[in-house]
Amino acid sequence: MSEPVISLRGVHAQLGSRPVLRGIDLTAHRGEVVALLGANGSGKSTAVRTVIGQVPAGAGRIELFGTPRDRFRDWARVGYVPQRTTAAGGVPATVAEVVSSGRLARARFGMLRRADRAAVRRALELVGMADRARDSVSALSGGQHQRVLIARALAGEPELLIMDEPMAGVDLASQEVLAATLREQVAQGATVLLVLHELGPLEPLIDRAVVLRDGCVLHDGPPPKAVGQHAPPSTQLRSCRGCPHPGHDHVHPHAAHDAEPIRTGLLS
Ligand SMILES: Nc1ncnc2c1ncn2[C@@H]1O[C@H](COP(=O)(O)OP(=O)(O)OP(=O)(O)O)[C@@H](O)[C@H]1O
Repeated sequence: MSEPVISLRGVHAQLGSRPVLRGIDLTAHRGEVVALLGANGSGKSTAVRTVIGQVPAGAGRIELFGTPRDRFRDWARVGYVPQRTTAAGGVPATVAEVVSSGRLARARFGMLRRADRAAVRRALELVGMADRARDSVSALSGGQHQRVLIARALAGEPELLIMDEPMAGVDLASQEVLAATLREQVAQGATVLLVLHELGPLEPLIDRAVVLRDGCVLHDGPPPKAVGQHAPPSTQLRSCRGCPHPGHDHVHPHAAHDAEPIRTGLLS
């Protein structure tokens, strides 16, 4: 198999004095769609923020496209959609301006050329916001903000797309647009890491789910199909590196992709 696009091995991170990630392994191969699942506070956002360097890793190894993350400079290959914020962060800006900012890493000397402007237009079309390009982002609904943030990430034509809860607070129509957008990216070979609370309309796209609990990987394998049930008795149990809580059901099926889905009840 080709070199992983994302590789985390035994990664620890803390926020303030709080240990949040306790030795997680996470891999995404080229063209794979990996969902990062888990309850509130389990460390999902911290994990993706560690991948992109917003949170320093205290220990462990992180590689992006085969390069140690602290030596990785090719950020134009990565598109990141942060957890729900407003698109402008209070700054008056148009939809097109916000989306164009996602192209700057590819633009020479910060100047958008014709190809860059075309990429911005394509990104706006993909998320169904081309007709709002000149509008102020302050006039958008929550779902429309989210579409703009996704278009901003897509404008850079990333090979790796990392999205933190892209469906949170998004209306059904926008969810469907986002699912179609993602399908298109995946069809073009993009690798996607998604933080999700529920698989929802993205379920058919997801190749693998990594479930976190208390900063540990509890499951890495087929996406859980249902909630409220325990893993089957045949599931292989393995203690979690760096997270030795005897009371936790540390289930590490590491099952083959074609194995029976694990019913974990871990998504809430
Ligand atoms: N700045 C911070 N300082 C200290 N602790 C923090 C900080 N930010 C988050 N935490 C804590 O780190 C833990 C993991 O937070 P994180 O946002 O990664 O979880 P999450 O799984 O993404 O949760 P959610 O689903 O609610 O977004 C939580 O217990 C949270 O309270």
